[in-house]
Amino acid sequence: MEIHVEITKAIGLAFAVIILRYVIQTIYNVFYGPVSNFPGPKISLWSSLPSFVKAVRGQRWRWVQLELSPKYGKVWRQAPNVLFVADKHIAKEIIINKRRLLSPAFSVKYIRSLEPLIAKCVRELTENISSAIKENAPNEEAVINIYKLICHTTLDAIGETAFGGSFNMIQNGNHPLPGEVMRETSRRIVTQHMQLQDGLSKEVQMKSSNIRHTTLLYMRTDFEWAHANSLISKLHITHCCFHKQRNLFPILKPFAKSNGYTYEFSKNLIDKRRQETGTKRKDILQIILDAGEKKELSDIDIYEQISEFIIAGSDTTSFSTFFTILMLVKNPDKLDKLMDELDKEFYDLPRDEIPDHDRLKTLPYLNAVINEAMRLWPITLDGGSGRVVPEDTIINGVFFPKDVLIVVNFYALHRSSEYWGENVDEFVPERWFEPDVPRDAFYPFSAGSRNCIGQNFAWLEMRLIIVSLFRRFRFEDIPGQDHWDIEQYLTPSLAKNEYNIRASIRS
Ligand code: HEM
Repeated sequence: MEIHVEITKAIGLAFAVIILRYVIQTIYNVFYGPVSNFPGPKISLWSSLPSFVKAVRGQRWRWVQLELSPKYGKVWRQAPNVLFVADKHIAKEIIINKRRLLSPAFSVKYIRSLEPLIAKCVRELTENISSAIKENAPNEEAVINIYKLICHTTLDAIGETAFGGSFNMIQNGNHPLPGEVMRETSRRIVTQHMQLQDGLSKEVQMKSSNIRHTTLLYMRTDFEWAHANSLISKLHITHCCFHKQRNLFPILKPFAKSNGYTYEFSKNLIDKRRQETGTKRKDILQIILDAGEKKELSDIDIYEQISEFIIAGSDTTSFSTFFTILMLVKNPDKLDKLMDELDKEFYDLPRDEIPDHDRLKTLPYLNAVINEAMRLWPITLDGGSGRVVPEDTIINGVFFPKDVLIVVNFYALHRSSEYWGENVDEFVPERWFEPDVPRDAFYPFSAGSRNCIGQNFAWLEMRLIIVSLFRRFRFEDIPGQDHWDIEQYLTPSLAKNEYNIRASIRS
């Protein structure tokens, strides 16, 4: 009995100490915290809970971009150790400062060899729309969910190039793998935020702000634990705190569940490819396997790389492609200009044929259209990942205390009227022909050592999709749909997974 009393007292004391420490830390943060001198919501002085809660719901971007950023300006406090900046001089200094194992797989030269694989997926997309129109006869048009079709095409393209074969999303409408991988993204965001903003330790914060994959060990279980050390050193994964944390916060257990499907799928794929004899398929999977042999990557390293492509390479490309199409159908005068350019360039090519990417790269209006869509709708709607300043630093007259996480707010930079002029919120591809277009306030793929390694791949895919669609079909917007209903976990997506447009064959 007495032992019980003693244990209860000890637990009570431990709780009291934790609460006291929290209160003291909070009071310190409010008055003397490193970011207390910056503007921002009051609660951000002592808690990152609002940011965390909104991130878990996929709505952080809305809160950041539509409420806080317009209110607090170019540099503001988002959490006790997080600053958001939308100043082009600071942005440059922060993000442009090791290329990874896979960089060669994404060189322009190599990406060109993937063109036939991606073109195959684009052809399936156009055939699918064409069939929908035919099935709707005698009407000469059909209403299609363009958003979903584009998402399926980009997933199929990742399947073709990184997973040894298309997921056949366009044909069948589903495949278990992308769904499983996507489900993990919401688990990742939970842990990422805990790590970055609730400050487990300085070491974790410092490392996690400079790398991705921080949540790997948390997301999955014993298998990874066994491989933890090799992963930490090879892929720069922070450390294993999430195993401990999962016990501390049992409420987060549902987020940690993983049925192992994605790993099993990839493992079989890798084994099968390794056993193949003769000429191997030329794709990203093979490049990773070859690189793995040279650098002694384990199967789980390889698995992690290819599944990253589903997350990093499909929703991102589909979001940007969808918004390019949407901006065009909502601005028919710009669409006409693009059609003109395409018709002149490809007057001798049948409309159902996909042009060579080399020719698409040189089309000025096409490229301006895509840039302009990515300016208005960057995929890092909620700011993306940040960088920690290791020392007290002054940039463009602003003092940044050391160890604070600085997030470059690309959305706010891209929509700053100071840099882009009064028509900043309008879709104006022509601005890309102005000599003073502020390219230093434009970072659709981020910049510096942590920028997007897939940007050549993405450009190729976006150009092929957009050109093939607009050469073959006439699209019309169906007003009354809300394209602002966006969720962002790691990457953004339309919450309803739907945006319909009217499609007919061009005469
Ligand atoms: C239009 C499409 C795309 C856009 C706008 C885009 C944008 C970005 C951005 C902004 C980042 C940096 C994220 C951050 O700092 O938080 C990034 C990273 C990354 N992207 Fe993309 N991306 C696109 C397509 C792709 C594709 C198609 C792939 C692969 C096939 C890919 C692979 C990656 C990878 C692996 C990283 C992490 C790089 C690293 O950590 O070193 N991306 N992307």
